[in-house]
Amino acid sequence: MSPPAIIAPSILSANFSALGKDCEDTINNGADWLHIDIMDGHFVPNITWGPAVTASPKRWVTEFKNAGCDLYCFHYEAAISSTAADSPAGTSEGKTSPKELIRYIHSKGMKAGIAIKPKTPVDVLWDILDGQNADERPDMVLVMTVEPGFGGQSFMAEQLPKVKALREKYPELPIEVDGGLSEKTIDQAADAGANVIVAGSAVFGAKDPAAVISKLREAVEKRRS
Ligand SMILES: O=C(CO)[C@H](O)[C@H](O)COP(=O)(O)O
Ligand SMILES: [Fe+2]
Repeated sequence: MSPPAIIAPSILSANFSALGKDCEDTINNGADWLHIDIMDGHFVPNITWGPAVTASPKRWVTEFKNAGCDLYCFHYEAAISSTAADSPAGTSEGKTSPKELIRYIHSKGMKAGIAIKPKTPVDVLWDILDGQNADERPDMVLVMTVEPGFGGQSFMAEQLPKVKALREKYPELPIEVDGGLSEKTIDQAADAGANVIVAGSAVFGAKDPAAVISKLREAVEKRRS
C-alpha cells in the first residue's frame, strides 16, 4: 500500500511574532509535521532561521538534532556543491556526497530527506535511491514545486512528472511536494503520487486552517492503493 498522507504546514507563513502559538494551533488543527525552511541567503535569496546558517547542509546536522528535529531534509544541489570547509565544526570529514550525508544524518538518529529544485532532473536520484547500503538511502524525497526561497509562489505543475516517475518506481517511498500546494492544486499532486504535503500560505492564510489540513489529507488518502 502506498504511504499515508502526511500534512506538513510550512511555518514560513506563520506569524513570526506569535510563532509558538501558531505552531501549537497548527498541530491542534490536525497537522502531522511542522515544516521548517532553513534558508541561508546563499543557496536561496532569503534568510530564515537557524544558527548562523551557511550553504552547507552537513554543517548543521548535529545542531538541528539537538534542537529536536526528527527528519533532516537537505538539497541535493547544496550537497554536491559543498566543500571540505563545510564539514561539521571540529571534524575534517571533507567534501560531502549525498550518500555520505544521508549516512551521517542517520548516524545522528534522524531520518534523512533529499530535495531537488525545479531545474534538477529526477534522474540524479536513481543512484542514491538504489544504493546498496540501506544507511545511505533517503527516507523521503522532496520534489520542489516552486523555486525555493519564498512562500506564496505559484505551483509548478510541470514538476509532477518527477513525482509520477518516483511513485512508479518506489510505491512505498514517502514523496513530499513543497510550494504552491492548496485546495486548488492538491488533486494534481495527489494524482501524481505525492503523500507528504507541505503547505504554507494555504494553511496559515486560511480562515479555517483545520478544514484546509483535512481537505489536503482527504485528497491524498482517497488515492491510496
Ligand atoms: O520551501 C518553501 C519555499 O522555498 C516553503 O516551504 C513553501 O514555499 C511553502 O509556502 P507556500 O505553501 O506558500 O508555497
Ligand atoms: Fe519548504
